[in-house]
Amino acid sequence: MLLEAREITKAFGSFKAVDAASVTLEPGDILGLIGPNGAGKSTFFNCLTGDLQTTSGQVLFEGHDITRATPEARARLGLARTFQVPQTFEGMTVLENVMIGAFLRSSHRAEAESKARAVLARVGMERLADAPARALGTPGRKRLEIARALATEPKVLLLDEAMAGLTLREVQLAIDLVRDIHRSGVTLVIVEHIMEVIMSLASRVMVFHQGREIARGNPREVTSNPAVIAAYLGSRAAAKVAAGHTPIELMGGSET
Ligand SMILES: Nc1ncnc2c1ncn2[C@@H]1O[C@H](COP(=O)(O)OP(=O)(O)OP(=O)(O)O)[C@@H](O)[C@H]1O
Repeated sequence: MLLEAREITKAFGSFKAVDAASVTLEPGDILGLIGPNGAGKSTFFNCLTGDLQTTSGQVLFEGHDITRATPEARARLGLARTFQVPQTFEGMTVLENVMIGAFLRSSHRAEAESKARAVLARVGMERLADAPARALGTPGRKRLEIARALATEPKVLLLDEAMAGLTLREVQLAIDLVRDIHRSGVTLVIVEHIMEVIMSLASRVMVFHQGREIARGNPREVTSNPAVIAAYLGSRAAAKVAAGHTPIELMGGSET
């Protein structure tokens, strides 16, 4: 097992944003975390990455307890993440941004640069290497964020809404990129609102509602689960499903 969360609870004051959530991640998985706004996905995700300290529960990576480990220590073990709002270093070039990731494993500048260039080629951004990062639009920044994470040579990559704000065509290109990353041997956890992304990528899905896990299974199973439909859309949606609309349509995606 690569990553395991055991009974994670995260409270803000007396409010439990995540309440006793557990999950296991096996090598080769693409785990999707879904749920309506405010369900606790990002909080759970941030407990896995170390950006938030858990109130209780344990996080294990390859059997080691990393519950109190910093995000940097987790990255060194092979756990990388992207941020929903790209953390771009505006004053640097695209290449230099990716080198920040590469420096995790390489102390020599030339080596970090050559790794960063290889990653840029892999994500199709080699021609932008010397462009200032501030010149990139949303798709470029999202891709740069993935490139910087890849440069740390992760075993597990956690993507936080990596496709938000992209056009349909850009989403398709990003899905292709994630497939390619997965084929190269990286295990993935994705938080994503765009249902098409979950339907086309996730091998397993965990559904949150009000801080708790309400369903898990493959994408088809969870999106036809009445509890999931009700959590997303309220009970009126159940009537629409009964009237012939597909659950995925109602959750904001089209059938694939
Ligand atoms: N730092 C914080 N302090 C207090 N409450 C918080 C904090 N962070 C999150 N919350 C609350 O915890 C709950 C879960 O938030 P979280 O961001 O994890 O949900 P989410 O499922 O990721 O939602 P979204 O899809 O809108 O990003 C929400 O009610 C949110 O307001």
